[in-house]
Amino acid sequence: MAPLCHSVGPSLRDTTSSSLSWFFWLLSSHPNVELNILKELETIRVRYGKKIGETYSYDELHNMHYLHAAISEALRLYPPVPANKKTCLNDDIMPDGTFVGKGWEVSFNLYGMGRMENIWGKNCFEFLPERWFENGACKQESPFRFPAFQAGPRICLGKDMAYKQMKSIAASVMESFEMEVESKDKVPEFVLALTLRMKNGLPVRVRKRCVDENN
Ligand code: HEM
Repeated sequence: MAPLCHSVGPSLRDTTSSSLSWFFWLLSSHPNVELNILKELETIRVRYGKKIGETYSYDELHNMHYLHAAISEALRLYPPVPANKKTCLNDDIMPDGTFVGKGWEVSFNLYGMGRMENIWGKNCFEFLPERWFENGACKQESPFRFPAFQAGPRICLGKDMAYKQMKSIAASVMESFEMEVESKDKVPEFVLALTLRMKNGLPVRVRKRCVDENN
């Protein structure tokens, strides 16, 4: 079912890979965020007695709150599905009182919503994973404010799996390698498609990370 839905709409491979490209590009100019993620990974390894390179379990991934917040923040600024539209089945009234007639199309711009001051505050353009924190954990944002996975009855069924996949890949890559992004100060060009992909991908130089083998 998942590949079917995402092949009619955005493809599965494109959504998760595009999210990770933007995530790694954002990290390249935010070394403090990278450091916080590495510290969190070290804490998890110590807590669960894991070595670098071992696969993280579901629970271990679940407890990576800062990494979850950093990925959510990348999805807010660069949603893999940047715009979407729906057709109204019957006459209806939107929550703000706006009438929509049967057969009308309603489109919404997720890219714009992720950068609106009245939703995200004055620092809406900043990459700030901390905005997702509440009482020391990454909060569940309303999907109507953060619709990267859509909202309502047709919300993405693979949301949880997508987070687990992205966290698992990001954690394994980050703890083993240092990534040097070639043009970290320039916003990569987009490809205008169903998914928000970078034109020509993200060129990086990869170096093995020097770590204390006991961690
Ligand atoms: C970052 C990764 C992903 C993003 C941003 C994403 C986003 C979305 C969006 C926006 C929709 C609604 C499309 C529409 O009807 O207009 C959707 C639907 C769906 N997604 Fe994802 N998706 C992701 C990954 C995944 C994964 C990994 C799976 C499965 C393993 C999955 C399974 C599905 C399914 C089954 C639907 C259809 C739900 C329905 O119509 O009832 N998605 N996704």
